[in-house]
Amino acid sequence: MSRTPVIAGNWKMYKTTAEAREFAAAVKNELQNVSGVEMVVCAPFTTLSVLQEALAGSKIAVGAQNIHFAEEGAYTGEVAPRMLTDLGVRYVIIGHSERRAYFNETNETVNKKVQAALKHDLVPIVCVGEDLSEREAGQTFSIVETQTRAALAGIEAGQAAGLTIAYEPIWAIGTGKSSTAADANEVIAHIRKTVAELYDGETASRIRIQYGGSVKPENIGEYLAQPDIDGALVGGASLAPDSYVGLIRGAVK
Ligand SMILES: O=C(CO)COP(=O)(O)O
Repeated sequence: MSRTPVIAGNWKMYKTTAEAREFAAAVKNELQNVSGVEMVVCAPFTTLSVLQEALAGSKIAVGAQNIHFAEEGAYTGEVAPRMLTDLGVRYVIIGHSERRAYFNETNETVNKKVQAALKHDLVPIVCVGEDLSEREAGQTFSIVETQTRAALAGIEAGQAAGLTIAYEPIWAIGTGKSSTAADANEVIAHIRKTVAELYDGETASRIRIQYGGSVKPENIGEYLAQPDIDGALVGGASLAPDSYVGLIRGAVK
């Protein structure tokens, strides 16, 4: 089965509303005729509505970088799924390693967030990946497998098939040290095998699994040439309009 690649920018904690508007104006026309790839920008909460408006009529979808799992409630500082769908947001990153490391996200909260996102028809981009010491200890496969199984607990096959997993080795994030395309493919194939064990071959062949970690316009083609890599989750290189356009062009080559 052929899977349409998803290229998602993760802006992290960058850009004001004016900067987001500028970005949208710069990329919108450039990418109007692109086909064969899904384009996403995951932006800070404060810029989502501006981006949604500025990208209207384009093929670029807007995503958030986190959600709370409750419907609503006394959770100061948090944002509920319904508040995102209200804006027309389609995607949401869940369990990014920075959230696991700095904001106490666990495999359990990641699972609750995935369930909440799916309930509201948001497409989760679920992040998994090992740190350097785990890699050196030969635990990469077991870490990503545990994270994948936990994230998907209680999710039905039909819903699992529609979500996106991002394999992001922590040692490759923002370091300039990217995993080789062959290594990333091997880990991603293992994640796909885990999905096949949890569900069936059909679900495993439909689910999209991205690579993330120091992806740039110059190297994105190598990753997408691999059989199991279905796109990229990109931090730094998704911020400048030229670079974002370069990532998309590199992906459709
Ligand atoms: O964390 C990442 C995307 O979610 C990767 O960041 P960089 O592309 O800046 O390495």
